[in-house]
Amino acid sequence: MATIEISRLSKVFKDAKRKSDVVALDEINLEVAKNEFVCLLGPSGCGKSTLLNMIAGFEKPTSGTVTVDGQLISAPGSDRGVVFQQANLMPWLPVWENVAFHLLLRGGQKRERRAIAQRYIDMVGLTGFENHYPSELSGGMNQRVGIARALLMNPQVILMDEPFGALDEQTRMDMQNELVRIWQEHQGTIVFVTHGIDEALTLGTHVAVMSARPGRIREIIPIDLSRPRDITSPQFNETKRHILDLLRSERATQPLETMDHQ
Ligand SMILES: Nc1ncnc2c1ncn2[C@@H]1O[C@H](COP(=O)(O)OP(=O)(O)OP(=O)(O)O)[C@@H](O)[C@H]1O
Repeated sequence: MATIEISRLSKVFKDAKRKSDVVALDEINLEVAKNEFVCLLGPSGCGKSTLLNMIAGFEKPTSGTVTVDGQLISAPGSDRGVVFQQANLMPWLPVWENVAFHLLLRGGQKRERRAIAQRYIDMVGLTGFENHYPSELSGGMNQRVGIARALLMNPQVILMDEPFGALDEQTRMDMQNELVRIWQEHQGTIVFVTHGIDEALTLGTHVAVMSARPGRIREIIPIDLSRPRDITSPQFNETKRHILDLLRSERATQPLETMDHQ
């Protein structure tokens, strides 16, 4: 059974102020199997974040369903860890307490929380920074804290919305390598939203290319390139060309549109 099953999922945002509706997603079908790393790629505004938010349970579908391990999703849950572009850390808490934040909410003992947090701090390469505060860390390190916090819940699925979008190029590449290492060592199912074709091709077992709004899945491309991925290889660039063609044809044929209120 697929870990994530998305069936005929549509989302229409009502815009009462402008008396128009925005069709963000239109009858999306997507299956993500256990341990797959699926990158959602598509033009700006095509509904990537909306789709991710519905898997997370932050948004409700207008029609259609999302299930994770057979359970219908209608709200956020600890089976799904979410990482955003900004780590959204608590500035008054040191690294280890940010990582262990969910355990605090559950009422765990301090010594136990500290020991569990350490495992995930080590996992994301922040050993030695346990007692630093977020303001004392770089953007990439803060994102590592956010990833450790999501991993600590041991979720079935990790949902990532452009988590490296605000980082400089070198840090982004380091973080991509780190994420692949963590995913390979610890397994897990990841859905990762990105604008970057190189990023999608560097990370994913599959790239789901979405059409311009209203968002649909245009093509799901399995990426059978060996790791670490060589972004200069002919095979990498052949797949990149194919994706570029898909995205270019989207821009040429699909104007941004809204639907008038009935
Ligand atoms: N809460 C909301 N209310 C109204 N419209 C919304 C809301 N959230 C998203 N939209 C609209 O839905 C469409 C899809 O937005 P979404 O953020 O999912 O796209 P995206 O592909 O993630 O965009 P980007 O790549 O630019 O971040 C956009 O037209 C957006 O304006």
